[in-house]
Amino acid sequence: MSASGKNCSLLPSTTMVSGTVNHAQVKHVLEPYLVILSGCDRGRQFKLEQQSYVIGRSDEADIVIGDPKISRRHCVFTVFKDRILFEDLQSTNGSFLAGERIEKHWLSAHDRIMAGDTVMRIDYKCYSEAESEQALYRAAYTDALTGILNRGAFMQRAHEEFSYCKRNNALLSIVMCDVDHFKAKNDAFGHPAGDQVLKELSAILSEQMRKEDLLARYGGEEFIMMLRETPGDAAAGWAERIRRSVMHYPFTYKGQTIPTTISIGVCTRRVTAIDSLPTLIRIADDALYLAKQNGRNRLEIAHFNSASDWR
Ligand SMILES: Nc1nc2c(ncn2[C@@H]2O[C@H](COP(=O)(O)OP(=O)(O)OP(=O)(O)O)[C@@H](O)[C@H]2O)c(=O)[nH]1
Repeated sequence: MSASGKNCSLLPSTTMVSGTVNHAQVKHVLEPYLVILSGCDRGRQFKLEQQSYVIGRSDEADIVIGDPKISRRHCVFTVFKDRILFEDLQSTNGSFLAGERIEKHWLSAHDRIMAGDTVMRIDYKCYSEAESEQALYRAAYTDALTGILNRGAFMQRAHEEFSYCKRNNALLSIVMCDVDHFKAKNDAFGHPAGDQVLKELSAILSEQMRKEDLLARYGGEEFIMMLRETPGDAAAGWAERIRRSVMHYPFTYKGQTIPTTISIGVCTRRVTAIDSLPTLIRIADDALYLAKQNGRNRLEIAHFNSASDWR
């Protein structure tokens, strides 16, 4: 399809985009946001500040969507002064507008693009409106202390990924980690110091993750990670690097150093028709339990009978 609708502006007529505005007006300037309306990333929104944004499910994309039916680099939104051009990047499953597959299209105000199971739209909104929506999103899907995904949001996204791996007989790794003797740290340094350790630990984990992987706070001082299409050896090597980084990281609270280590359980599995996500998580959790039993500050890997199951 050609880039139709070329002359139609996305901006409502009341929008102030140019000229001098005073401070109060700035708050009401409408700016473009990409809003995810359905799919596993439902409720997320991204302010479009650059000139173009590649959407996809890999690290190569500017905006990573967890939907397994989206290609690694699926489509691109190019932002012009008052309108936006959509282009599909020869994605495997295509992009659709009102049920029709599209290649390139100037977006109109209410156009909804469907890619995989994800429906998205460009909305113009002012900062305060976007902020209050973001606050609702954060309350529903993220952990208040660390800002990473909460357990419910993780399970929702992980189920999507798991179904994809099952259909494609693909490799999936679950890594679970837990702070060692955390109760003793709370007792020795105080609860706020313990909170600080959890915040810094989640930041260390986040930094080490690829954009397409998942990280969540699974329980009090327990974190869970899902690594896509990662062979067992690579997942174990990655987890070991994390363990060492944590061991050497100078956790401090109000000038006091809080020596911190973690134990880790890793389970990598080529997902087959008979597997379930709770089973993989249980196996990773059992490996974590073993790491605790075997002395803590260590990694245990769940092994399967056949090497082809985890390589
Ligand atoms: N500061 C802080 N502590 C928390 C939070 N959530 C859970 N905890 C504490 O984490 C501690 C976990 O203690 P345990 O389950 O006994 O485990 P542990 O002391 O880490 O011992 P091992 O896991 O066996 O090494 C409990 O004392 C909880 O109160 C939190 O958000 N902040």
